[in-house]
Amino acid sequence: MVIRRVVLRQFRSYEQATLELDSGLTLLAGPNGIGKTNLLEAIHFAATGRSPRTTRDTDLIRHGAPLAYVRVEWDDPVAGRRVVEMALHRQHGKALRLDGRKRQRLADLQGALPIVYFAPESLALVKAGPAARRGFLDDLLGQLVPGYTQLLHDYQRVLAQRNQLLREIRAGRAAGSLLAIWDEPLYRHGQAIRQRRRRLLDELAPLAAAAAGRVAAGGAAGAGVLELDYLAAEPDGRVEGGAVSSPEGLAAFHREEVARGTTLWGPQRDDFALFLDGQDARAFASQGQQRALALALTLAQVELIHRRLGRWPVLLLDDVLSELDGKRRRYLLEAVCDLPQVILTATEPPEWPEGTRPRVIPLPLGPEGEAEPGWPG
Ligand SMILES: Nc1ncnc2c1ncn2[C@@H]1O[C@H](COP(=O)(O)OP(=O)(O)OP(=O)(O)O)[C@@H](O)[C@H]1O
Repeated sequence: MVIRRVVLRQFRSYEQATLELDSGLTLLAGPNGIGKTNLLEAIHFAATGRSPRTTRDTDLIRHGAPLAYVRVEWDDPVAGRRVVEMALHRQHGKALRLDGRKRQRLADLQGALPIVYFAPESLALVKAGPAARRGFLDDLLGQLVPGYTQLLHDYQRVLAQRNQLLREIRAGRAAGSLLAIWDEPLYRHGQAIRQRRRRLLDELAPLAAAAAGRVAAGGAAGAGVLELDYLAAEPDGRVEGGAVSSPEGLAAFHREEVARGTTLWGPQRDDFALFLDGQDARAFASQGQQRALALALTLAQVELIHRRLGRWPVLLLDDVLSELDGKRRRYLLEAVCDLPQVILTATEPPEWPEGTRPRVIPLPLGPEGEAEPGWPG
């Protein structure tokens, strides 16, 4: 995949701007606060329907404007030139057009423009809490597996309603017997999510182990033999062990769930462990090793997307070069410089790998006055 053009209207700090891109390495360079991250965020938003850094979509709309608009045009090696357009209205939410056709569901974006986004927060993936690692799996599954985003959405709806009911039962406003109604969909959707996450992790593990080996061999010391293990949390605090193996099995925990007002079973409590030479890297690896593993997971993600979708994702590296020491920085650039497209941000150009011909785009971008086609109105 090669993104050719990004058009912004009222997105974050941009009133209007057009970014023209080429294949290969592109650096968006400029001082802090100039809008480098905003550009990668816009690409992420158009490709996935979400921002990588906020869950509140309206943050993306330029202050004082009623709506934001992003258009990304890219070349797909099979389908040719494609276009995604996202409009985001303060009151009416998001609207999507793909190749000029209005789409009702964001899930229609699945697999269209695969991206991998790597930012300083991604480097903390190993030492961060379980939510970050669940998010890593869910984001990847959302791009790879048709229907996964919808499945997650359905599960979250069931979970929210079940939690609401638990609190009503606790307050004496609902009968405890109603709970069983939610156990079946909770269990069914929850198991489906776990199964997909597990399968993904099984496929990712050898790629991540190989990448970790390369990161180590590339001079970014600290990697050993890497294993990934999905951890399904059980309500009694155990991991695995099958305390709950059917929807009926949830009944044993109803009393405690009512007392605590929250659901104690399910993939919203899961995690995955990274074992480095048999030791849990979440707890035992040095910070340098943890960052090397996060890098390995990202490189594995790029390969997995290629393997599953048959196309290389666009790699977005937001401000990570300054976070890495010289050896890791060199390794990362060498590892990714042959991808069809890598877009980086930094305040200063790095030392580029030999033989590459990166393009540096200085920011701020010049304003661009092209009239928009009549959408979103
Ligand atoms: N909704 C918004 N409306 C207007 N301006 C915004 C909005 N959201 C963010 N900004 C502005 O965007 C700028 C930040 O842009 P961005 O995060 O892309 O900078 P950056 O070049 O990546 O900086 P750094 O190098 O420090 O990471 C800030 O000046 C901020 O005030």
